[in-house]
Amino acid sequence: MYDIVVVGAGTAGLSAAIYGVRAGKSVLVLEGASYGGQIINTPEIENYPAIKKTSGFEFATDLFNQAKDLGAEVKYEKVTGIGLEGNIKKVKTDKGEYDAKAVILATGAKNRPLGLPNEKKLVGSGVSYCATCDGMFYRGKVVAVNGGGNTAIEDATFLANVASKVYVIHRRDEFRAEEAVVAALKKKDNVEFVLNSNIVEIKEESFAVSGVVVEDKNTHERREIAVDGLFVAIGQVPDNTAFAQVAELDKAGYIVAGEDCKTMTEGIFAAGDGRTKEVRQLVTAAGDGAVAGIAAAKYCEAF
Ligand SMILES: Cc1cc2nc3c(=O)[nH]c(=O)nc-3n(C[C@H](O)[C@H](O)[C@H](O)COP(=O)(O)OP(=O)(O)OC[C@H]3O[C@@H](n4cnc5c(N)ncnc54)[C@H](O)[C@@H]3O)c2cc1C
Repeated sequence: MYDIVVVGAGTAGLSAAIYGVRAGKSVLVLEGASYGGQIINTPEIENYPAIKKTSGFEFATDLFNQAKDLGAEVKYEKVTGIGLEGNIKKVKTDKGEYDAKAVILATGAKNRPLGLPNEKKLVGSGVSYCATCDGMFYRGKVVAVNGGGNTAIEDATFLANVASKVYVIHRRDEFRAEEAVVAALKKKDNVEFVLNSNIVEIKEESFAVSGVVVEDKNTHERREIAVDGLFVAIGQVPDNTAFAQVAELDKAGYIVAGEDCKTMTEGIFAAGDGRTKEVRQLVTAAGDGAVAGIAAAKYCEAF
């Protein structure tokens, strides 16, 4: 039996593994895709404290090697569910089953894409899902933000301080975002609202975003807006349904857990983007990893 099984080898999971092994515990990390999580394909990271500039690949690889060198075991298996036998956790995967004293769910979340054909290809070349991460690369440029919730409106406000012009493109004529958040955006004089409109095409030139084509939902008229960047903020999609028996999920599918990373089941913790939280960033994922890793190790002592 392992002391701790970590689900997910992203920033939260690998940070949790580091804290678990350094507390003297046996740690198995199970990863369903490739190590590194969401950040692996990001060309530049500039907001992780003490690292001035790095790439997502370098960041994730260093973290992965650090966890492995300290003694964490990593297996590439997708976790499909967790059963309980007394206080033993039976972690089921697509390849087998592992017993653990404690489990840390660090499953992250994926940004909801628009689903346009060239969107994925243009990530890092004009398409972004994170204004706080990539906004600074658009200083003095023209950008569009797609969405109408708090994240989209806050992103647009953030970008209005950096970019020369921000188009806010939203499929409705009103916003889901809180009034105060919308009011703050409306004070900016370099913001133009394109409402009741859907983005139907991303234009590109020399492998970079050059514009978006929007369609008015009422008139079906289409027009092209020239932009250097498109920030898609139409929500995130967590995938935690496999854990609903052992961890409460909120309406959006995030695991309900506070800053102590505890779920409704003793000995099962949730860390990183996959849990209910305000700020989803590398530094908060790593912070969660530390909290969950230490808490899981303490739980093992009392097992
Ligand atoms: C394009 C982009 C750029 C970004 N840039 C920045 C930036 O510059 N700075 C910053 O601070 N943040 C940035 N972020 C946000 C940052 O990447 C996330 O906050 C962070 O990766 C969250 O880490 P995590 O470990 O919680 O989740 P993730 O990174 O999502 O990792 C979760 C891992 O769990 C695995 N997994 C999920 N379910 C299972 C399962 N059932 N079984 C096994 N494995 C499973 C996944 O495959 C994945 O590897 C960016 C995000 C994106 C998308």
